[in-house]
Amino acid sequence: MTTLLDVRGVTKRFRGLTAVDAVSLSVEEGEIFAVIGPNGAGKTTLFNMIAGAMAPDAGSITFAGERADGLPPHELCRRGLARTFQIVRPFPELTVMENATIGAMMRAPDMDAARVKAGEVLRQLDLWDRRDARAKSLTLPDRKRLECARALATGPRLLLLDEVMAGLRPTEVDRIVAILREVNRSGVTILLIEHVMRATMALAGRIHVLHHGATIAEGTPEEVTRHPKVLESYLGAEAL
Ligand SMILES: Nc1ncnc2c1ncn2[C@@H]1O[C@H](COP(=O)(O)OP(=O)(O)OP(=O)(O)O)[C@@H](O)[C@H]1O
Repeated sequence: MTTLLDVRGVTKRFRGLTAVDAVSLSVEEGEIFAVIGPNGAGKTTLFNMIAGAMAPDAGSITFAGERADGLPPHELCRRGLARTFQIVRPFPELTVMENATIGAMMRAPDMDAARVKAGEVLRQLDLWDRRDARAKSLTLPDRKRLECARALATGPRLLLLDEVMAGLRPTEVDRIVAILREVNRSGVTILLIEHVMRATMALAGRIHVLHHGATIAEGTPEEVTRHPKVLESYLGAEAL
């Protein structure tokens, strides 16, 4: 297997607080990899560094064999790394199709190609029937899938998903899990951070667990759910 993303000893401090403390992980091409941890564990901060929203204070990030830490999000997107946001933020007045087309324009050679790509991802994300609806009129599950569609429309090799299941009902979670499996099968590597354990267990081949900014475990879903430190850090917070 080829390593697509390599994070080595990455650290981020906010004044006195070490939000991410010398974290290392590798995501292999083709896998679904999850980062979990209780509130405040440092997941979003780690994600922000991988996605170029902030630079690490120490350590390195390599994407597709090239040094990537400190690069701006648009440059990472050009290289094939796209993300969704925890707070869903499509352009509210634009239609679903227009929102997806804007994502596609990041890498498509012209408008026609962007529209074709947008149509493709809307079908993939089960949003084709809603293509003429304004984004602001969508339900939360539809908006979550539009957020995925916008990121996917950029044609990424690595898709970073930031809590796309949050606030969804179990049937909607199952729907998005099935869609993401298909997206992965079509050749997109996925790195997700998620609180919805059922979905994480169902989707991820490997899980990396953070607690107070540091790694406490990594392994298959079965391995991490049996790990004593994971059980301890989640006690009282969330049943695995
Ligand atoms: N911009 C910032 N300035 C100061 N402190 C921050 C900043 N961003 C995050 N933190 C702190 O860093 C720590 C890690 O936060 P982070 O949001 O990365 O955790 P998380 O695991 O994503 O949490 P959640 O599951 O609640 O989203 C927290 O203590 C948080 O308060």
